[in-house]
Amino acid sequence: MTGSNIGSTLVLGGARSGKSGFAERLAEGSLLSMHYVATGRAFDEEMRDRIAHHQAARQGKGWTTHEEPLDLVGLLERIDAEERVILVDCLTLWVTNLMMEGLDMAAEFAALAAFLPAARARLVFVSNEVGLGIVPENRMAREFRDHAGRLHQIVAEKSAEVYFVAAGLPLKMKG
Ligand SMILES: Nc1nc2c(ncn2[C@@H]2O[C@H](COP(=O)(O)OP(=O)(O)OP(=O)(O)O)[C@@H](O)[C@H]2O)c(=O)[nH]1
Repeated sequence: MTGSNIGSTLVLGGARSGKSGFAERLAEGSLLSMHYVATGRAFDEEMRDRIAHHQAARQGKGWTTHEEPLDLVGLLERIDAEERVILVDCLTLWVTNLMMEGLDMAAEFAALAAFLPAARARLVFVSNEVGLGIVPENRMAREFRDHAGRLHQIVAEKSAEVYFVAAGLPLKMKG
């Protein structure tokens, strides 16, 4: 087995599955200093409202928020520290942002894979499981689904725990 950071957790689930809330509770239960990394970008009013709602829900609980749509690995390297839990919400939005900018997906995924075993913080990654439906007609959607699936395999392999959340219920798949 390759290096596996004992502190990493991957939380997969569909839209509104309760995956973010579950991941936040995992982080809050760790009693470590909590850092929230948002990869999402507010490109319309509805998304701004969602983000404001999430920010309000974290208010007063001791979270430090970082917003980084592209250089996720660079940010993780900068904020990595032993006494921290870092929640990344979410990997699929990161994949979307990388694709939109035409960046090298394989290189970005390799950089994340290289970072994980050496990380000192406890890491919790949230991501959308987007591969369960029918094959999308649109080529870009198919590429997105494939990139997300590849990234999930990489992160799951390097993580100590993996959960799948549906209807608010976590199913432990690894660890
Ligand atoms: N930019 C930014 N985005 C945030 C912040 N807080 C949360 N988000 C984004 O909000 C997204 C999650 O929002 P939702 O669409 O409501 O969640 P969901 O994934 O459909 O639902 P669940 O499965 O229940 O988590 C995450 O992917 C984050 O990137 C923040 O402070 N700043």
